[in-house]
Order: sequence, then structure tokens, then C-alpha cells
Amino acid sequence: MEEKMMAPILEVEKLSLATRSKKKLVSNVSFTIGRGESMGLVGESGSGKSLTLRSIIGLLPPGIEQVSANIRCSGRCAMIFQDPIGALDPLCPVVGQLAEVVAYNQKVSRKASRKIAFELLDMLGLPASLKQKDRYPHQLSGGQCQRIVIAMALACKPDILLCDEPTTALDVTVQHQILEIITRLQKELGFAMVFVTHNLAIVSSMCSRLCVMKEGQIIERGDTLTLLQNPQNPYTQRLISSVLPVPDFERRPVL
Ligand SMILES: Nc1ncnc2c1ncn2[C@@H]1O[C@H](COP(=O)(O)OP(=O)(O)OP(=O)(O)O)[C@@H](O)[C@H]1O
Repeated sequence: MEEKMMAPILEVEKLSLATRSKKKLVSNVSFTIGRGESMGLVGESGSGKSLTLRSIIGLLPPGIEQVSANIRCSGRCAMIFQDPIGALDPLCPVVGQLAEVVAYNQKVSRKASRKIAFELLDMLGLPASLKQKDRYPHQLSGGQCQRIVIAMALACKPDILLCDEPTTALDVTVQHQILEIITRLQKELGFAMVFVTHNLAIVSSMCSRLCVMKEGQIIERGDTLTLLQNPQNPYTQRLISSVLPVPDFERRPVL
């Protein structure tokens, strides 16, 4: 089923990627994202989700080549990676790093960039103490580092945010807080989103549309809830049936 069209902010047409030795990694991936829209990208490990996102932002790893693609992005694009600590420079205090991203992207003075960085700290619920004493990434928790990374992405004033499993490395309660922050910010700032995850509960609550990838191709796509309720492709059916149900503690017999 082809997706419904809003004013597109991103169009990916026939994206194919391969290694230098011509091993196909992503084949003919196409999708369109409307302004403010959220699309989930799910599928087995190694199916090409991360490489698809990296292609859009032009950050393919060395050794991977774009064989074909027509990518049209009519706005600013930012990306949040899976490993927040790895995404930060370990040798540079975090507020300094954030201010640098602000200064570079918003073309403002050093002083103004620090002020904007402080506003972003507040927006992301980071400790006010960071304003008095900056800290290195290893001195923050994983959740705090991911908030810094999100703040950096927002400093680019993105029209589209690419999220590559942004909560996978975090514990479940922090995952929930980060997802709430992303949802709130999307409502406030109106950016579109492509959200890569293995978690179908996350896509069902955050994404109106869903693409399922397998072996480098999109094998099924559609409105998220319709697709999850009525998957057509046998792989999607297996993916959905492999989700563990929440235990029904009420009915569990007392041992
Ligand atoms: N730098 C690289 N060099 C060679 N092959 C790579 C490289 N990075 C990824 N690949 C291969 O490309 C394919 C797609 O990888 P990708 O990281 O996009 O998968 P993914 O769907 O995001 O997986 P996961 O859910 O585990 O993150 C995989 O077969 C992977 O082994």
C-alpha cells in the first residue's frame, strides 16, 4: 500500500547501498515523510535501518557506497544515535560541546551560544548545576548524555529528526522519560521524525506510519495501527507474534 502524502519534507527514492566488494546491503528503499509526520522503521538486526538513516544525513561508514538514490530533503536534518556516550567527545565538557554546536549551526556569538545552550538544558530537564559547573560525558548518566545529544540535535533547529534506537542503551524508566521528551518536543517544535527501533510498542505510540525492513528492503508499509493489527507479510506477522505479552499478574495463581 503506498503512503498518504502530506507536504513532503523528505523523499527517499530507490536507495541502494553496497560494500566496495559489491555486497548489497540496502536495495531500492523508497519512502516519503510529510512535514511534522513520524514514521517508524522496524525490522530484524542487520536489515539496513541504520544505514538508511545514515544515508539520508550523509554519514555512511567508510567502505559503504551509495549505489543509487535520489534523496530530497527540503529542510534541516539532525540525527540522534543509539549510544549517547559514544556520540559525545569524551575530552570536552558537555555544555561546551552543546554551545559549540549552537554557535556553528545558529551562527551566533560565543556568549549567545552559551545562553541558548542553557535554555536547551532547561528544555531537556538537565540539572541546573551544569550551568555553574560543566562536566565531562563520563560524569553524567546515560540518560543525561542522551538528553545532551537530543539538545545538540535541536540546536540544529531540525525540520526532520532521525532517531536511531535512541533509547536502546538506557534502562526502561529512563527510556520512558526520553521518549516523553521527544514526543513533547515534536509537538512543540513540529519536526518530522524517522524512528528506528526494535520495539513495536514504541512505534505504535510514536509513529503514524510504519515501514518494515528485511534483508535491505522494505517488505511492508502502512498506517502503524492497521499494519500492526493486520500484518500481511509473513515476516511482519512473525515479528509481531514474537513480542512477549505483559504477564497478567491478576490471574496468576498464588504459588
Ligand atoms: N561499516 C560497515 N561495513 C560493512 N558492512 C556493514 C557496515 N555497517 C553495516 N554493515 C552491514 O550492513 C547491513 C545493514 O546494517 P545496519 O546497521 O543498517 O542494520 P540495522 O537494521 O540498523 O541493524 P540493528 O537493528 O542491529 O542496528 C548489515 O548486514 C551490516 O552487517
